Amino acid sequence: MSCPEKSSTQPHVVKEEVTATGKWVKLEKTTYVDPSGSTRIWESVKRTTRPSNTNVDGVGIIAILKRTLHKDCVVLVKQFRPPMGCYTLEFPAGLIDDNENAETAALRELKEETGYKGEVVGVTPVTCLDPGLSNCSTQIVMVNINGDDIENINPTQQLEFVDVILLPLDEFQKKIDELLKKEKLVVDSKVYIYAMGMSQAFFKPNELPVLKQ
Ligand SMILES: Nc1nc(=O)[nH]c2c1ncn2[C@H]1C[C@H](O)[C@@H](COP(=O)(O)OP(=O)(O)O)O1
Repeated sequence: MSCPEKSSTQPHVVKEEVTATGKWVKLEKTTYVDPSGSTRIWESVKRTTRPSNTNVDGVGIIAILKRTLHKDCVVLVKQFRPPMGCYTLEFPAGLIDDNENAETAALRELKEETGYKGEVVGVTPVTCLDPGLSNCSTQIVMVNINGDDIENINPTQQLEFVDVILLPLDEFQKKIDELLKKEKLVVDSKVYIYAMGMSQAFFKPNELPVLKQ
């Protein structure tokens, strides 16, 4: 079989022209050179809020609530999202403020949105969210919450219109599916993919022939 010759052009952006700007987002016409060497145009959405010295907009927070005599639970938020026109089920999240890093932003946002005080146990690299549409990016911060801590027994959130939902980690996907059947909700893809990963981790080992016997 013959192998088509690979192009040697390194794709790159030539220029970015802002065609519309709002308070929070802007629309840009991005001129770029594709891998075949052709110059093309792409319509891109960007946030106006990104500080100039960074390549990340916000954080998503995978927070696990750990309490004595309870199953570990994932902390989710349910809120009305205007671009979707409906309620969504998401990890707590938010924009990183000036002079914050991902860890401090995550603990602040978690406290604001859910009332819980957490402890950071891991941070992802910068990850993209919808790269065919936007340069919008996030770092996912893993947080443990000590639910036995006095500060976390009756958490008080600061956001009126955000519902906190706790779902057990060992039945995460099943519980989300039940919620989606019961309510008109759209689940964030990061949440559902995490749930599928958890199902694989919890149930796949039991499907191995050697453990089935
Ligand atoms: N795209 C947006 N349009 C708006 O009209 N307002 C927006 C946009 N993105 C953020 N915001 C506002 C809403 C909040 O008042 C602040 C902070 O949002 P934050 O809590 O950090 O992030 P989300 O949880 O994702 O809303 O910005």
